[in-house]
Amino acid sequence: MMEITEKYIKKIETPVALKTQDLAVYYGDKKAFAEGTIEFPQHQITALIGPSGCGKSTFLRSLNRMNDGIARVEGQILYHGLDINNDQINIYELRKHIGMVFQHPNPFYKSIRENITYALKYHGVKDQSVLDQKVKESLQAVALWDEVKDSLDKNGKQLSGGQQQRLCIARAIAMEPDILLLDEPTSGLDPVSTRKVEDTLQELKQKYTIIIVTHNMQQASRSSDYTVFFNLGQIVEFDETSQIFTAPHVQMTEDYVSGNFG
Ligand SMILES: Nc1ncnc2c1ncn2[C@@H]1O[C@H](COP(=O)(O)OP(=O)(O)OP(=O)(O)O)[C@@H](O)[C@H]1O
Repeated sequence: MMEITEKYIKKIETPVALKTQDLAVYYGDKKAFAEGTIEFPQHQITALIGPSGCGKSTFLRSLNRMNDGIARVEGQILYHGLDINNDQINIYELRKHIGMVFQHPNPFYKSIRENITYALKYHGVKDQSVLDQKVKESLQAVALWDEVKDSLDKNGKQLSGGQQQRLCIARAIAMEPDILLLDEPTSGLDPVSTRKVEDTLQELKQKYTIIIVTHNMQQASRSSDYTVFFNLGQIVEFDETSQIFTAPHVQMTEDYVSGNFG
């Protein structure tokens, strides 16, 4: 792996929701991500950007142990001071705190209502009025309630792509995670649905810390507070989004965000 010599990692002043310390990820012998030390600010949206194959998804998936059994993850992932990259951690519990939404909407082949209640029931919530309230709150939080409130028994797969993705976000937040990880959540959506998901994220950051992988530079610049630029499996720069897109410290970042890369 080529060493990148010029890097800039801003030290943040705000409370930290999650920190990685010397995180490295290997697929077999191949190092896909190296020595990432970074602090994610609480109740902010952080965008992960960089060229294809630079390790964004690998890094993101490590944060809630989605790489278990696929890759070897070294280093620490500190969540409230606890290293969650550790065999003793119950990953099902962990994922209640750090939820994930994937690139392609993947609602369960179940009703809209059951998409929201499935994990809650699994974790022991039985009271129907509590479940009903959760369905309503979660769908309201992603601005989907008004569109589906009269068809909660319809199969989630019958919704439009944009609605399905908002249902998946609602499903993730029904568990009230602290942190929401999103891997290119709008890449398959039209501009109107994309905007709705982005608006949803702006609302959600009041309560959640959001980390989002995106290829869409406009999306990163208009919806995130902080941006991490990755290249060649390393973190090159981390700063406030406004800084990254107007006056980054590292030339490689400047070249990438201005489209003069490669
Ligand atoms: N399951 C896997 N097994 C082996 N190698 C993998 C696996 N997943 C990813 N890689 C490799 O790790 C490197 C980083 O991939 P990753 O998907 O994290 O990049 P990315 O920045 O998210 O790319 P993209 O923007 O195209 O989604 C690439 O070289 C990729 O081929």
